[in-house]
Formats: sequence, C-alpha cells, structure tokens
Amino acid sequence: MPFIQWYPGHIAKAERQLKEQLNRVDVIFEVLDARIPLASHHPDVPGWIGDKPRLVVLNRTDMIPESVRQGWLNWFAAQGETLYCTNAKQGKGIKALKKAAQAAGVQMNERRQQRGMRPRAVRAVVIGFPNVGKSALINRLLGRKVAASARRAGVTRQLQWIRISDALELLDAPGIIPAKLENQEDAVKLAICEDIGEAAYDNQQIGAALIDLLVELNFDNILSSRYQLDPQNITGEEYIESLGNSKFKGDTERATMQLLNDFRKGVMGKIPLELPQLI
Ligand SMILES: Nc1nc2c(ncn2[C@@H]2O[C@H](COP(=O)(O)OP(=O)(O)OP(=O)(O)O)[C@@H](O)[C@H]2O)c(=O)[nH]1
Repeated sequence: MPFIQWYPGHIAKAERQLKEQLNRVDVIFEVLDARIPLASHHPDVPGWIGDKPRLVVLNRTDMIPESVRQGWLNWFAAQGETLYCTNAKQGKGIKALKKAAQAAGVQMNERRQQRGMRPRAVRAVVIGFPNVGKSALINRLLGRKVAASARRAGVTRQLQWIRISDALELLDAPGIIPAKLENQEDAVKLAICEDIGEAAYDNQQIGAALIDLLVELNFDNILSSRYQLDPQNITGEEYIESLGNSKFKGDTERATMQLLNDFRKGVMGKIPLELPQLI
C-alpha cells in the first residue's frame, strides 16, 4: 500500500486559525464525504469542540446509492448522532441544516437571557477535510456565491465570517487534515476521493488502490463493462498497465488519470468506498 503523509504549511496555519476562533463559535458543522464518511471524519475534532453541539453533514450524497445513504442515517443514529444529508452542488438538504443551526441558536440565546445578556446571531463554523464541499455548502446556505468552490483540494485559505441571516453567522474554515495520517487505509481513500492534495501521493499507486478497493467491494462489474477489462485475478497495478496498453498506447499515467477522474466525477456511477453494513 502506498504511504501517504501530507501536512503542508497552509493546512497547519488553517488549523491554528481555526483553533483560535473556536471559542467564539456556538455550533460546528462537520462536513463528511458521503463516499467515505469514516475516513473523512477528522479524529481531533471531538477533542477541540468539547461539548459544543456538532452537526454531522454528509455531503455529496448524490454520489452514493440511496440504500447506502439510508444505511448511514441508521448507523449514525445508532451512535446517537443526527446526520444531515446534503448535495451542496445542487442545493439539496440545505434548509434542514439551516433550521438545525438556528435551533441551536435558540438554546444558546435562552442561556444568554438567563444570564442577563442580549440575544445574538448563532455562530457556526464549517469544518472538514479539503475539497469535501464546505464552500459549496456555504454558498448554498447563503443563497449566493461568497466562498470560492473548486475541484482542487485546498482552495479555501483565509478564515472569513459570513452573515447568512440575522440569526446565523458562519465561519468558512479552510480544509484541515490531521498532522499525522495514522490510518493509511483511510489516507488512500482520501486521496482517491481527492480530499487531500495531489502533492501527497503518486497517482498510479492511488489508481491501483482504487481498482483493488472496487474489486474488494464487489464493484468489479462496473470496471469490466466500462473499460472492457476484467479486474478479477490481477492486481490493481496490472489492471492499470493493461488498460494503458489496450486503450492509451501504453501510457499508464493517462490510463490512471482517466480512471481516477471517472471515479471522482461520478461517471463510473454512484460508488461508495465505505459501506455501513461492513463496519
Ligand atoms: N457531486 C457533488 N459535488 C460537490 C458537492 N459539494 C461540492 N461539490 C464539488 O466538490 C468540489 C469541492 O467543493 P468546495 O466547496 O470547493 O470544497 P471545500 O471543502 O470548500 O474545499 P477546500 O477549499 O479545498 O477546503 C467542487 O467542484 C464542488 O462543485 C456535492 O454535494 N455533490
């Protein structure tokens, strides 16, 4: 398995800035990638936020089958967490999220009133790995474009407070990742889904890992029908090489990028890389 470590200076800075702001925040939206909800959960977040309310947002739900989405709703419910499912690209699930944040604000203002303080807007922060859709989500919450949303991981660099309504203010935090990627299986999934920067990995190794994972999760039929090449009984590396030879004049890098892009853009279909029933 490829070894991945990635903690560039701008991510370290983002983490520092975020921690500085956290005491001003009432509620945390943690955005997860629906294809890999467990691998895209930042392990340090619960420690940072203490007992502040956390809303778990499963974004990119358009990229997984409905049955899997339902499975995650049940799985998170069993952990005592409510999951908010969104498709930030098309603006789905946004209203429920806004309502939940404002409800957290009502409780906060009741406590303020008891202490003789004036009510104020609830302050929320949107956190998550790079590229999980934080900016797209904020733009949808706001109903217009303020946060830059892009396909590349690590686009948001500066912390900014955004007024969503009289009742809600949002801090758009840049993507954060743990200083050390302890779980390398998770790191590979993050790389496949482009939730960590491409400087962190070798495309061909990640492409090969994608093939191995698809076979393991029984999605090999998708590969056979899409690329006319059966992945059974060969390694991911051999698959990419064969694909390069058969369709890309021996150019393995191009074959790799085609595979990764097909997966990342959803053209292979709705393919989750983690399944609640397998945990
Ligand atoms: N299919 C799909 N694509 C999405 C969704 N949400 C965001 N995207 C796309 O994912 C890419 C990344 O979205 P961003 O909003 O820039 O992600 P971010 O978390 O702010 O990224 P950083 O700034 O790198 O931390 C963009 O191309 C979005 O259009 C979604 O729900 N479904």
